[in-house]
Amino acid sequence: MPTQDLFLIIAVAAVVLILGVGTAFLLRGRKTPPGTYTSTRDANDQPAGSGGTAVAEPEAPAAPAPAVEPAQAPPVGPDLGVEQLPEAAVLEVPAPVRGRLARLRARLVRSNNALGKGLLALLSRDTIDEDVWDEIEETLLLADLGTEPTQELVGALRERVKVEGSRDPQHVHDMLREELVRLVDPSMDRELASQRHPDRPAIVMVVGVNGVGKTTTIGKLARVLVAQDKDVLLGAADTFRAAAAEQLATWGDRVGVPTVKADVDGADPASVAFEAVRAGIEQEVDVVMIDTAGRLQNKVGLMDELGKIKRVVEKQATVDEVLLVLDATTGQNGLNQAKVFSEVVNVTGIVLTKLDGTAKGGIVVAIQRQLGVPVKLVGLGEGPDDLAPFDAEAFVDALLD
Ligand SMILES: Nc1nc2c(ncn2[C@@H]2O[C@H](COP(=O)(O)OP(=O)(O)OP(=O)(O)O)[C@@H](O)[C@H]2O)c(=O)[nH]1
Repeated sequence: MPTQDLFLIIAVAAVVLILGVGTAFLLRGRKTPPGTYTSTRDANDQPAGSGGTAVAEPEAPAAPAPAVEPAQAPPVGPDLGVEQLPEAAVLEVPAPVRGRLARLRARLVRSNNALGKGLLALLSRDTIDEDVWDEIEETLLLADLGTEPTQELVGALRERVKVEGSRDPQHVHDMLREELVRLVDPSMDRELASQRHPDRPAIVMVVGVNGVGKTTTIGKLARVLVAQDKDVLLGAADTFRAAAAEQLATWGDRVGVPTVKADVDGADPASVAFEAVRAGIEQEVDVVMIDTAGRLQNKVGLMDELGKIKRVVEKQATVDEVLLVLDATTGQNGLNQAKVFSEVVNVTGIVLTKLDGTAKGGIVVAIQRQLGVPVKLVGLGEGPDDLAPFDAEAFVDALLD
């Protein structure tokens, strides 16, 4: 073969190689942009966003998303509208979900130090007389554990101290840990129902009174689901507070998740929820999450409206998960809310927010007992990734640290 031909072949091969490597690089990252698919899943597939003007598509990133450290992410406040976001924002990469509670345990330790340390100190006294048992009981009640679980725990500890003694600090620690874990109940199913069905997305509805952190929780949860490589769509059925839809869309934009919202203020929340589920089915996403307006549990009309939202959604798809968001700092008041909401919409999981700001970690046990519904997620701060799947053992370990 002439030398010229040989050079030509080598040059062509080099160009092909460079192009191949470059393409592979560009295709790395998330499996697909959310709401869009590289190939159609069925014959009726529509491109994302073609289902109606109400779907606010997230702004496309200007360049492939670099790994943005979540710690550098600007915090989203409740009044930060989408207009204030920089144009063509780059998508953020949410923090991994595994081990989040362990990562955030310092927050729990800080706020619930008195509970764990106090109990350990009391149980390690040389003599544990009636006064000490009274103090132990008081500590538990102050942490919002509730009367019945407190009696149960004190009863079990009394029995064990009588039989096993309380001289060895490690033994006291292990004994208390065992009894607390039993109360928090590791056997409850805390899995979030976010698995897509063969023909439709999983539907998650989020409910609760005003200001408990519903919108923030949906924003954080969208990040959790994106981190698990799920395609998510948000429905802004909180049409009561004008800024709520923008707040939700902003959370979505940050991780490339689209939001369905009303074009007009005060629209019917049930129809927004319906449209969101319709868009979710059309776009074949994995999960649709519906935000609802905060409402007091004693406002009958508003509670009826919540029931209606769920019924309307269920004309297209059953609601897989109804998450009741409770603010841990409101203590026993949360129990009343939980009861009424449960009667109206059959709550399937609790999200306990603001646990970073209260010493009343015992509310976890009280709520689960009252409702028979597990705490599935806990909010431990205002940061975008400060939401953790709840884990009974990790929680108790954090209390006793
Ligand atoms: N410290 C702390 N603050 C939180 C947490 N979760 C939410 N918040 C804050 O609680 C405030 C209210 O949050 P929102 O998400 O607007 O509450 P909402 O329930 O949607 O409010 P309405 O729509 O008015 O009912 C915001 O300032 C959040 O940053 C948490 O886990 N810890």
